[in-house]
Amino acid sequence: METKNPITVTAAAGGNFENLEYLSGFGNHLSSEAIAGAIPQGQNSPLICPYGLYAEQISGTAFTAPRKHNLRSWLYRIKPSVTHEPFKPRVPGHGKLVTEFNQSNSSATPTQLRWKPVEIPEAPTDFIDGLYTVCGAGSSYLRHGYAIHMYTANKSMEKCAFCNADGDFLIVPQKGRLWITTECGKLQVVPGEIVVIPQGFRFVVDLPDGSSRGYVAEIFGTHFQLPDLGPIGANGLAASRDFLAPVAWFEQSSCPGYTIVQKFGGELFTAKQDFSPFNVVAWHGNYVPYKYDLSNFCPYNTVLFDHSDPSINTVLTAPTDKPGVALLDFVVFPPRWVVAEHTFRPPYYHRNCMSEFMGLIHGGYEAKADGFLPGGASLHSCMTPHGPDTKSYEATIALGNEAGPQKIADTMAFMFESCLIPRVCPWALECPCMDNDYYQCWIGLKSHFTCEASKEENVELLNGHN
Ligand SMILES: O=C(O)Cc1cc(O)ccc1O
Ligand SMILES: [Fe+2]
Repeated sequence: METKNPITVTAAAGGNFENLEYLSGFGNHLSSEAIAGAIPQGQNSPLICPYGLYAEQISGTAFTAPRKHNLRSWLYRIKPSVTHEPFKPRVPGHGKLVTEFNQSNSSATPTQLRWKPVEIPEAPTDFIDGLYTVCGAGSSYLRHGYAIHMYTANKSMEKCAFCNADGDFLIVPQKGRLWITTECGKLQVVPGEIVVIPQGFRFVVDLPDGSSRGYVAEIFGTHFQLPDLGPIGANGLAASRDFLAPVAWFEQSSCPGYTIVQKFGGELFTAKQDFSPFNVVAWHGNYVPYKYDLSNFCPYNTVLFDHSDPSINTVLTAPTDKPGVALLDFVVFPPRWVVAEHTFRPPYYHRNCMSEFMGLIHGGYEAKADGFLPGGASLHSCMTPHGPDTKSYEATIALGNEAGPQKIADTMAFMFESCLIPRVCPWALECPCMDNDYYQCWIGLKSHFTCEASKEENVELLNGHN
């Protein structure tokens, strides 16, 4: 084929992860060229693209989705993604990934669950093999639901790329950096940052630090958006400009036997091709991977009395069709000042129609003096009671009503909160890291009931009930 400005490039600048550049802005229509002039002007799909590239669209929403929700990008690549041998089931399979939760693969439990951090394996394990589903609800096939996974891994993916056809991954590394190569370019993600890889993008995870652990929320049938700020105003919480997308990066190497590992309905399939999938010379659009540094989160909270509901700390939300009801909220509990007067400052005791999965990136969590460790997790499902452990409760009461401003430092906990009730996978329930004594942390809560002023009235009242 005749090309305009033919050029031979083996690798564009930025082949490593030092000094990466990013494009800023959540949901923006972005564009990036590793070679100037590689994006066609005036149209998306000319008969012949600049440099003889193929134009390929990736759609994250139905073509017909309303404009304000519509997500798609155009990738200009050396060879189109379709240039591969047929998909085959991966052998050996994976076995610990679930995207359709039912009685055959997961259990219902209203019990408060907590896990200690899972050890990093000794056997060589990459990001794909290190991933396992803890719990979830709904179905990737029906495009409604979510899965919560965790990973423990120690080695970079080799000569293979991962592609998740089921949903978007929101990855929260807890230990070890992630060097992620995507079709849109490279992202370095360190613990304390998060990264979203939308459904369908091919990506490779390198682990420069070896030992790595983290959490993944996968959502089916929708995408993350920034929460509305309502009366907070035009600023606060996560700022659009702090979401960073990669700049175009490509390699033009011949790679015989390169494998695409496609997750489809929770099962893994492989397809061979003889080139790197990271052959996108330029791209434009609003459907892109992005990262966010949680230390940029600008928390709001009570400044006089009472404890604010955790929704005040929403970083990203994946909506359902019901206004205000999330398929999955990603909420953080960052370092902050607490100043409330005559108030029980830690999270209140509660039961929630939403289900709450929590993780801890570093430090401690204000409601759990003991036992909730960085890299660990907890699950309090729909209407399962929970709240501060005995030690946290007693320490709070000991501070008294006159407690001054306190800074909660060295902490970064988070919550995945969903309106769908998760079923829990068997390996998570049987895991040696399961904290079987979790319930004990509340058993010591004593009755402090005193009723001197109205003792007689109350005795009468109680007698009346007998
Ligand atoms: O259960 C938890 O620890 C999460 C949580 C935090 C908070 O500040 C208020 C409510 C809530 O569910
Ligand atoms: Fe809670």
